Amino acid sequence: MFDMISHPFDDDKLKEECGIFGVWGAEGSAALAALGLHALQHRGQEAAGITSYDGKTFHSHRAMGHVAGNFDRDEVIRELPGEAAIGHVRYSTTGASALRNVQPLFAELSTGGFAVAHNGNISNAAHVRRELNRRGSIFQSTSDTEVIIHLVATSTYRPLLDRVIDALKQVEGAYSLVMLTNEGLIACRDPLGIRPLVLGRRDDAYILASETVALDVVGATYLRQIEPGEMVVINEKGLRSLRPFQTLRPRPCIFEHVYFSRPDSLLDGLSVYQVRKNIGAQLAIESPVDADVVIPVPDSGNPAAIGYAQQSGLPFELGIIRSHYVGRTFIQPGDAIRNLGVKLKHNANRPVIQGKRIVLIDDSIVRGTTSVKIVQMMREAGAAEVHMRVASPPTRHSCFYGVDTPERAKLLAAQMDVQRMRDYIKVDSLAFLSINGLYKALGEDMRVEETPQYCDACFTGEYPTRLTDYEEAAADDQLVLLAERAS
Ligand SMILES: O=P(O)(O)OC[C@H]1O[C@H](OP(=O)(O)OP(=O)(O)O)[C@H](O)[C@@H]1O
Ligand SMILES: NC(=O)CC[C@H](N)C(=O)O
Ligand code: SF4
Ligand SMILES: [Mg+2]
Repeated sequence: MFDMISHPFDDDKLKEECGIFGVWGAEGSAALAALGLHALQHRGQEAAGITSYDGKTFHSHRAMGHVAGNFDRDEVIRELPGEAAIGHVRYSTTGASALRNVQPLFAELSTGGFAVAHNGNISNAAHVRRELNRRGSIFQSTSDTEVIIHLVATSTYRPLLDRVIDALKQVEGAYSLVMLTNEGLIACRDPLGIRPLVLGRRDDAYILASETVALDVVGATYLRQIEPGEMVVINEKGLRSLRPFQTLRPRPCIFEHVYFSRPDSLLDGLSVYQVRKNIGAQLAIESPVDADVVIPVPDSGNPAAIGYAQQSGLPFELGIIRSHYVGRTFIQPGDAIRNLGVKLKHNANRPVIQGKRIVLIDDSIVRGTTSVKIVQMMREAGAAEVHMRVASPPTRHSCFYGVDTPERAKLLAAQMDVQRMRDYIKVDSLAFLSINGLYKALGEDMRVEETPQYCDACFTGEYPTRLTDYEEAAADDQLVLLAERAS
């Protein structure tokens, strides 16, 4: 059966985003890409792919599943020769989780081979696709990313770089991209820089990656981030930086700091780990509790809990142990499996909990599945009181920029106020970090209301770009509703 073009809003799975990696000028580029992608595995666990270029021919291997298991065999790496490669780990946001949507996507264009790996989500992809279809484009996938290839293919400009720029000027939303072509490795961040992308150096090679942790793993030195709206072209002549888009005030995703990025990465020059500790400290200032012990909900709650404990002076204990053999619960499809997943994943460390008044720290509450289970587990382990402190503001809105949040109706904080959430999760008290507290933890004085420094739409509902597909779908629904009422 063919998969439908899905939209983040239609989907009840909450997935994360993607990781991208690029290398130019290194022997064994595919092996480096495999290592880099392995370090980015937390960003996408549905599928992985690598495309290499040996100066004449492009070679691709794409598969469903993890990097290890697909790219840990010599015979696979041997079939990806060349000194240049790009790679991708995927959580789908538009288009089903199926092999034909696995990236890098590749096409033979009039200019030569063109491979692209994308982190983000194009918020007018369906609109652009309809237009391209009308003009005769034949799509091979249902992924939003493919519109970029068709826009490059059908551009009226001749030079490849101009075609790419022309294509990107027609898309809206979030895109960090690495593109492998016969003219070099092209990388780019959307004008708002919603998704991250960093540049590194390893001997004579240039490396691009979603996060600095991938540079560490391949032994590269971090040079700098690719700036919002910047495009770099890397080839035998070296690295050239271009600013092809209208300059806008950057709006990087604030949730990268809260949850997505690995704590050992640097984001915009800031240590993710340190920011998460600052968040915890800020939370302790805003919402102190009279309790005996601070317990993180591992893994993502750990740094914030350390910050909370240090600020409050309460002891920090590992009261919940996380199995290393279960992936992120976000990704499990279907509520029944997801519920089981939470149980499999966490277990109470009873001696630390029994008879204690505990403060649980988690980074976020999305559906509430994790919190409900964990609190029940803490009570069963004999906790005297269970207080919960959340290291982000309530998640009330869906993301359209590369994070596959569930429809709004499934976001706990979209349905209930904090008081009702407290009763639902069955905690003695519940508090969330304030939005200004989050900005403070990032080193800002406060959120600048007229021109916010970050994208924080999942907390505030203020989306920094147009959402053409969403608006058109909503208008269609409205028409159907009106027609139904009229009939
Ligand atoms: O309210 P929910 O819908 O349950 O989602 C929120 C939970 O999901 C995430 O953790 P996850 O288990 O995905 O990954 P982690 O191990 O990296 O913390 C997040 O850190 C919360 O713990
Ligand atoms: N999460 C992402 O960044 C996904 C990239 C792209 N939108 C896809 O669905 O493949
Ligand atoms: S809506 Fe939230 S998760 Fe999505 S890009 Fe903005 S801050 Fe990040
Ligand atoms: Mg978690």
